[in-house]
Amino acid sequence: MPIHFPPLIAPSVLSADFSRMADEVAAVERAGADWLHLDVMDGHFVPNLSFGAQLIKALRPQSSLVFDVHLMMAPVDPFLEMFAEAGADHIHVHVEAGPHTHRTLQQIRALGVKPGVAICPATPAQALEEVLDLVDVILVMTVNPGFGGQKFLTSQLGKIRTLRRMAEATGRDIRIGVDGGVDIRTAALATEAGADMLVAGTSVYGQPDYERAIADLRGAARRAS
Ligand SMILES: O=C(CO)[C@@H](O)[C@H](O)COP(=O)(O)O
Ligand SMILES: [Fe+2]
Repeated sequence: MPIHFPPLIAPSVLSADFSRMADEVAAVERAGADWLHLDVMDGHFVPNLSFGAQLIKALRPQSSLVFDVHLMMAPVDPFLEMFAEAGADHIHVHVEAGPHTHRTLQQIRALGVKPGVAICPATPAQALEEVLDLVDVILVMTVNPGFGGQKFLTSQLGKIRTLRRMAEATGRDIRIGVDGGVDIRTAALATEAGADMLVAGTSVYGQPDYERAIADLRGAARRAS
């Protein structure tokens, strides 16, 4: 399966104004976002707390964007149903969050949600080898998860390339998303390496004009040569 171009842009509401969340979601939808990225942090798997399924459930009727839910939680299995019921279209779980990623991904599919697997900077691409047949999206963390506004780790570009090759070898249509520190410069690097979905928190919600910010990210992305 070839890489999709241009990459999808998924603004992360972690950088939105939490006091006006429904308006912030509507604003990126009007501005041309493809997906909406929702970061759930448990204060255990990552050293920060964000929000849970209740917020996602409240936002669901307000938006027709694809809800791309990134669960930074361990354990995560007891909560999958809750996020599916809240309206997640995709659920990403971390390969580092427990020993049974295979079962977790099967459970997500059985709930009628698209499964994604997220991978931290310290974890090699090969850790995903045995679960690639179960996922629709791979989420490559280009920062250590837990916070928005961090610097993109260019050390992860080789992993994006390796995962693109591994994904293509399956013959399945697997998106490769990049999450953390994506801006106009790093969007180009990530896309050249094989990403076709870009999560963008600060580089959308931190800008005065969301439409311009999303168009600029899309424009900055370059096709792999
Ligand atoms: O999952 C995470 C952080 O753990 C991300 O989704 C961030 O929300 C991205 O924020 P920026 O790095 O784009 O500001
Ligand atoms: Fe995320």
